[in-house]
Amino acid sequence: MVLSKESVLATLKATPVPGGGDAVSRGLVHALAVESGVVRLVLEGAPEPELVAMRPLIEAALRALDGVKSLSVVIPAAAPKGMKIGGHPKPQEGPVPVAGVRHVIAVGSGKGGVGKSTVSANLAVALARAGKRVGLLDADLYGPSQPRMMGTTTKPRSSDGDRIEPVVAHGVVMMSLGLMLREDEAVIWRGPMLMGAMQQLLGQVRWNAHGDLDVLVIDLPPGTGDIQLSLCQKTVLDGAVIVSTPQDVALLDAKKAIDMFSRLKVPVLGLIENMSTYICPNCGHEAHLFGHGGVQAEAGRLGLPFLGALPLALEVRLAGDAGTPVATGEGPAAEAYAALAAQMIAAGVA
Ligand SMILES: Nc1ncnc2c1ncn2[C@@H]1O[C@H](COP(=O)(O)OP(=O)(O)OP(=O)(O)O)[C@@H](O)[C@H]1O
Repeated sequence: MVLSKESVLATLKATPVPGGGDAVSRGLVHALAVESGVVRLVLEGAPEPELVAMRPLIEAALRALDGVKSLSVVIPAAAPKGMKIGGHPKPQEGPVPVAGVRHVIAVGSGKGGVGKSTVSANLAVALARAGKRVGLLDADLYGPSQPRMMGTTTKPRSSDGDRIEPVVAHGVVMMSLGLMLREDEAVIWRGPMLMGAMQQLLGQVRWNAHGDLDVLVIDLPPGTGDIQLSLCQKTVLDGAVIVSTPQDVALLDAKKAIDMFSRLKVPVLGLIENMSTYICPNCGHEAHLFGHGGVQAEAGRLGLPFLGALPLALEVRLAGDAGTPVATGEGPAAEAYAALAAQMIAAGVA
């Protein structure tokens, strides 16, 4: 039989699943796509343990079909039972502290892709390695990348439908909207919904579930939008660190982010130069692909602390993709993060 949607559905119908019947007749198969030997589907509509139990049976039956080159059977993550994330924000007077957290640091950037999420994850891990109790909030609601960087897909739970239990990865207590969404699910929210979600992620997550936190690192989205505004106006922050590459265009945008934080009366704790020096792993030659020293010079001009330069290194990218931040290991990049963490601790903000 030629591989097609019909042949996949026929196979699924002939595959009995836990809980009785088959997945198609029970209406559990969604978003089925069959294209050039690639079969994708989403299993949804039964209790999660049942879906998890039936997935291997379904995978085995489909793999046995002629022409199947790759297969993806996704069980979507869900918000904790009885809880909806991303409603309109509740009225709140002035900025409030995050319960059970001593210091809150936002990590921002003007431009996307400069390594803000990488820096947030590694800084959190380095602070934890330095003995601090650390939380990491992925506030990049449109493009949450911390589940991948921190290597977790554990779903946050709620025992009472009100408080959300964070997850723990590499010794860091963390929370990301990405843990509650399907991997390919887009967040299509307007400003108020984003603000409501931020309020929930800060106020409803039990950040001190494993003891009070010394510091909560918040990975912001790039730019100067609703999420940043909402965070700065509603939460007591110790300050923000700005990540930039040495490139002029990134620096220009970084200055806008700095301007936003100053106008919102959030202290800028300093600037970090990411993707600084590149050392060729083969010959040891040092190159500066995005320029060098630009961020330090800019920090000097603005009268802000320069917190350090982080190397551009393949291991940083590979470690991020593998879900084990480079700061968990040894070597120059891990050392650079340890130095950054030590500096933040010495400055009394972590
Ligand atoms: N110092 C580095 N060396 C090598 N690769 C890096 C470095 N920093 C970041 N990267 C890689 O660059 C890419 C972008 O990094 P990251 O996602 O952290 O940026 P971002 O500023 O958070 O992006 P976004 O705007 O999407 O939120 C990732 O693939 C990451 O692994």
